[in-house]
Amino acid sequence: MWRHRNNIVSVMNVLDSVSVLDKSLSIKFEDGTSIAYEDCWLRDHCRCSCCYHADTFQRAHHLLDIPDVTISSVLYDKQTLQITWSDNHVSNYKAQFLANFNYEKWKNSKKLTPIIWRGLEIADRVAKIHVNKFLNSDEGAKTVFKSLLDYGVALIENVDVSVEATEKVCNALGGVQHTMFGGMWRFTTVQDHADTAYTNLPLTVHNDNTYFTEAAGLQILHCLEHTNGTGGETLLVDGFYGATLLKDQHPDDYDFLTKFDVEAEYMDDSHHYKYSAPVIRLNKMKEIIQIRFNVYDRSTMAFSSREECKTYYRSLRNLSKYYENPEFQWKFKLKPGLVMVMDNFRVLHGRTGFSGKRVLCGSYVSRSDWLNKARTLRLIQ
Ligand SMILES: C[N+](C)(C)CCCC[C@H](N)C(=O)O
Ligand SMILES: O=C(O)CCC(=O)C(=O)O
Repeated sequence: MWRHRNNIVSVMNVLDSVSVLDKSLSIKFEDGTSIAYEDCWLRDHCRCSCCYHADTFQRAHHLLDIPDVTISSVLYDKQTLQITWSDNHVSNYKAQFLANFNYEKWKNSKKLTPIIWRGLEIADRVAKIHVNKFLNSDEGAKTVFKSLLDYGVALIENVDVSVEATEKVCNALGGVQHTMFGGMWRFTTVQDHADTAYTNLPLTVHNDNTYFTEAAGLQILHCLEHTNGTGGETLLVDGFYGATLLKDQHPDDYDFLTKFDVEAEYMDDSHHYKYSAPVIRLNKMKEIIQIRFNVYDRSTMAFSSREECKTYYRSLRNLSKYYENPEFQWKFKLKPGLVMVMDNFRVLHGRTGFSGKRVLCGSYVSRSDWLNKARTLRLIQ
């Protein structure tokens, strides 16, 4: 038993009893939970210096080297368990370690819990934080990454109006991800790449990189200048919200978009990226984990039947109607000094058409890299 500062008593994961069973062992903890462990799992998780490189958190043995042994005897107290194996090897385990492997607790510890949002309501909920607090304090970093985990959007203010200052923010978010567009981009209406982003045309809301095997995790945009013109407003919509509405109101279309591989591509004179994947990606618990929606970058596809072709168009159009609904979109103007960060696996972004000189900079950050940051801040496991 141990006490928090505010005197709340918490029960540490404390061993109550241990039973050796056939090729397994069962532990009952004082909080009432019981967990069964297979012998091979226990031996595979021996943390002695022969079995485990503590300095690299890596096992020392191959899977094929886990011996086919049985438990000869056990010794335990409230905090530790010692196993002597039939080959006389001795393994020690801490209760706190073993208690993590109750399956439901372990499975739920991985869950992300996005908060669905609709249109302008998000404006008052996303993090808006001074760049110095974001860069120089754990509290500031946690605020930004929690906003990204909850809503898929965060705003960082008072950033010097330069590519260099924006790059510092991108690196603090996980690191600049390089693609055929480069690392840190600075783009205007000069057609540096074969993409309408490099024009003044309106761009309906979309996810980037549907043609990559893995889309960028974050997209970061900083408007450095917009002079002698109008328009160029940013549009954001919660891709999870639209998908949820489609599931409720057009379940067959939802089902189709979670299974059918939509092909997308990017082409220019020296690149041809192509990838096929469902627009709505689910995990094994049937939870939405990614939206890959981009009306512009779709490849020309053949279909197995007229029915499949008609379903493709009907389901994409029905999903798009949610994303195009102004009530579900957050529309705002990016101004110099304000850096917008969004989760490209979830939030669709776009812009209204514009006139004048408009200069944006920013970068992508891979999902692995930004979730790594969130994990080291202990916001996720
Ligand atoms: C690199 N920068 C963000 C400026 C433009 C990227 C264009 C992305 C492409 N239309 C897509 O949706 O993937
Ligand atoms: O110009 C903008 O505001 C956004 C451009 C865009 O959608 C993109 O670069 O993916």
